Amino acid sequence: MNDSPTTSHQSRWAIDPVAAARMGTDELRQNFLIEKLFVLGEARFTYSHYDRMIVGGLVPGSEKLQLEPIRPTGTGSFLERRELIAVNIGGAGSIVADGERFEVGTRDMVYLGRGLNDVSFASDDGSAPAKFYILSAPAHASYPAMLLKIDQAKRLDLGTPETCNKRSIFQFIHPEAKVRTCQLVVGLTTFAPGSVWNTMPCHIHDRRMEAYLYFDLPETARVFHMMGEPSETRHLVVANEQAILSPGWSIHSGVGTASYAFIWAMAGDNVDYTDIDAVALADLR
Ligand SMILES: O=C[C@H](O)[C@@H](O)CC(=O)C(=O)O
Ligand SMILES: [Zn+2]
Repeated sequence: MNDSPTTSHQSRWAIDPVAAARMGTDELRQNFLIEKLFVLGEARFTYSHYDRMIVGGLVPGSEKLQLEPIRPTGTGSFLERRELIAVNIGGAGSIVADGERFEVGTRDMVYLGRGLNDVSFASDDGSAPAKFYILSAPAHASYPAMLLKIDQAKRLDLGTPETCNKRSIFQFIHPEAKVRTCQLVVGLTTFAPGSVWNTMPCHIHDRRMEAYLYFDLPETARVFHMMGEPSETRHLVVANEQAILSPGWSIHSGVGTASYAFIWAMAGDNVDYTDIDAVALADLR
């Protein structure tokens, strides 16, 4: 649905695990996969009813793009009652929020707190546009806007080459970080050469939903993303720059046919990254 000439949204309802288990491929994809986020000159949002997380893509061309409200929030401005994190997966760009300017390089992110009103996104070079991946959740407090560079993130090295899951998790929001958020916990995961499995062994966390954006994957390659309750798994075949929605009851793990990176983001009842329920491989069905 169009909210303005450059802004549009779609809604995704919350699905329970019994209904999801009965779905075929197309229905699973319609509910849990977001196929097209990044379109030049457009802001495209998906309003999810899991924790009311909004997932979107915003690609400014030669002209800047304004952050405009979408119908499902019922508010006069996008951030009236929400917070937002924008991660740049494209060329260099900038964000101006109520007069404060942030230069946003590739893989940098910007936190924007509740109540900011006039927010615009721009690309330094319209022929190598910035691609802002947007995550937004309802917020109960207003925290300061901040630029978060990848080298300021907390790095967690996990996995081994033998199990093809050697990877680095960059946590942008963590207890010692300067940035404060109400609900959002966001980070980026990259792989050692030859490693292709993310989040395996896997986990669930019913108090927080999660969204993944797979990117830096060759156009012909795919990620097989695992979802479903641990006792009832399904998969989604995901292409470059597509996102998935993971309900609290679902595992979220993937294996690539080539190398890739991904951005993970959570919203829900707490911001404790370590509050997860590990799933034993022997319990997966
Ligand atoms: O709850 C945390 C998230 O699922 C991700 O941080 C997992 C991840 O990046 C990985 O293991 O590769
Ligand atoms: Zn998780």
